[in-house]
Amino acid sequence: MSRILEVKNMTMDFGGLRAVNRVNIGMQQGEIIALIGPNGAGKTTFFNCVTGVYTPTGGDVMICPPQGELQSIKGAKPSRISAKGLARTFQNIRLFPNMTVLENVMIGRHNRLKTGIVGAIFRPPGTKAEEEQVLHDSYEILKKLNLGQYANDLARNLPYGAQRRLEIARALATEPFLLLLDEPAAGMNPQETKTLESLILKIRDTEKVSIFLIEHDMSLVMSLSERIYVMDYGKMIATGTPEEVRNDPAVIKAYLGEDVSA
Ligand SMILES: Nc1ncnc2c1ncn2[C@@H]1O[C@H](COP(=O)(O)OP(=O)(O)OP(=O)(O)O)[C@@H](O)[C@H]1O
Repeated sequence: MSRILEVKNMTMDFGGLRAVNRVNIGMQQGEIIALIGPNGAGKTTFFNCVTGVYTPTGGDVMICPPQGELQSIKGAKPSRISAKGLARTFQNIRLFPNMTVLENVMIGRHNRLKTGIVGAIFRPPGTKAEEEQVLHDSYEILKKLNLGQYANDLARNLPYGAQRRLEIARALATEPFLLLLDEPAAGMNPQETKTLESLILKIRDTEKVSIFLIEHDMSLVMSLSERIYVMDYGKMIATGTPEEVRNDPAVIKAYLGEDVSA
């Protein structure tokens, strides 16, 4: 297995608040890992620093795409990072509600197009073929996420769990090697969470995409993750297998707010 992500001593300060404090996280190709921690621990800020929403105030973010070379992406724009093969979803659903389900995925696919704005206006011969390919690929992605029957519905009319799956479909349309999911099960009912769980496994196994998730649903985290990182107040307080993390006194203390190991 090869290393695809290496975050070294990442620090993020907001004025006097250190939201992420010298965090180190590494990831191998094909892994499913999770970042957990109480509210305000710094998890989303960490994702924002990896995906270019913020430039970390300290440390570095290195990636090594499966067919690429080791490189730093610290300070790169989100669109550039996405083009390099890192895709993400957000804690709050960010779909285009008045566009169809298929159009939402086509937008995700857009950054794989060779034709730029000039092509879109003057429509040289290759443009039409490329557009048809985008349409075809987007529909295939929808089918993989069990969303084919909704293709022509407006995104806002989808059931909640399907909207969350659509966010994942749009992220997958960019052909990532690493997918970062920020609380994908938030607001889902148990049945939707179960569907999500098998979907995440399917994406990893059939699409060969590595998965990094932030999640509060502990049963989902424990059953999916090969390794878990635990943050509290910006610091990494534990790392290990689900079994190791579950029994770690520092983790129990962070969640319960008291020292149960005493
Ligand atoms: N843009 C910002 N400006 C100032 N402070 C921020 C900013 N973004 C996050 N913070 C602060 O950084 C800390 C970490 O927040 P973050 O959202 O990363 O936590 P989290 O672990 O994702 O929490 P949750 O599980 O509730 O989503 C919090 O104290 C938060 O208020």
